[in-house]
Amino acid sequence: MADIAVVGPGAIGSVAALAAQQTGRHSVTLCARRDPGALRVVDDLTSTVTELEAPILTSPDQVAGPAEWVLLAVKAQQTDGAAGYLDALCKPSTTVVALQNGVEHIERVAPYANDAHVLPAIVWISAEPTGPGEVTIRNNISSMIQVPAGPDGEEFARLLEGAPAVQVALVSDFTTAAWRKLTTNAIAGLMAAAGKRAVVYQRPDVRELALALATETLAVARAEGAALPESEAEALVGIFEAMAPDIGSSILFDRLAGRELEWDARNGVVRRLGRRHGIPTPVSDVLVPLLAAASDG
Ligand SMILES: NC(=O)C1=CN([C@@H]2O[C@H](COP(=O)(O)OP(=O)(O)OC[C@H]3O[C@@H](n4cnc5c(N)ncnc54)[C@H](OP(=O)(O)O)[C@@H]3O)[C@@H](O)[C@H]2O)C=CC1
Ligand SMILES: CC(C)(CO)C(=O)C(=O)O
Repeated sequence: MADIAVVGPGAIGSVAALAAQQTGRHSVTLCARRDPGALRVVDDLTSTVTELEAPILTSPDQVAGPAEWVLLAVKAQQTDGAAGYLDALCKPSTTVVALQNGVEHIERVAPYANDAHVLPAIVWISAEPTGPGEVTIRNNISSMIQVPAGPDGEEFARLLEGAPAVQVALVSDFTTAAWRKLTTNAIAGLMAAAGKRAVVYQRPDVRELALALATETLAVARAEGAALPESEAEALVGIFEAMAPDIGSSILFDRLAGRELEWDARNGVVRRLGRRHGIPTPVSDVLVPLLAAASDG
């Protein structure tokens, strides 16, 4: 039995809370910034609907004390907004699992975590907000969370062991795994730019653009120490080409809803780190300002 606080019970936070609930072993609290009322998770394969049973807090003032586990699932750019919750929930023995896209989890989260352990996580879950208080798991990928092999990762795997909603996998080369996922997220930035779901990758011109974007992202990845050959670009673009045309991405959902975009953690980072290494990133040089401008509201 562990105390788990889920900070940011949106798409991924709800699936993480569902997994914790499914184990039947833990005490779960949801930490939101507004009261979403009841929350439920729908599985699009089985049409199973599960209500989340955990209590929902709406302010850090309501936190009773530090938690053993914090599952942080706010968007990257919302991390500083969650500082109050992190301060109330974290002490040095807490583990904060950063369930966020990007490759900068520790730099982003550690400043708010009161010396807690920060476990970066790569989230391979396709979860879409499908109505007030409702999140649907799209089973176009099998739901997996990758964490670095080591004691914290092993404990996290034990925490969610047996939960059908999520499988936790330990990876020995986390840098490579994180950049592989980041490359898919960079490609998904094209959905947000076009305002269209995966159908957009059926266009030959967008496919070509996606390939160029993946290729420059992988060049930056290699400079950052990832073992990702240029040939991986075809395979990663292929994931999007093979998707059902109605599959989206979290950055597209925000774009369609007129919300701020997670552009810096997913696309801006390619341009920023490319510049640091002297690697040209011509596609990102155009895409990033457009996403940033769309994010301005
Ligand atoms: N959705 C997906 O399929 C995937 C997402 N990811 C990554 O997971 C992370 C989370 O994304 P996702 O779940 O889609 O995002 P959502 O926008 O669905 O969820 C974020 C949640 O955090 C809440 N929130 C924001 N600020 C605060 C705060 N200060 N205190 C408490 N709660 C707060 C939001 O509240 P409000 O409702 O008020 O905005 C929302 O409920 C991102 O890094 C994303 O890239 C990774 C893989 C797949
Ligand atoms: C589901 C996936 C992999 C698509 O890019 C994702 O990470 C997201 O939506 O943020």
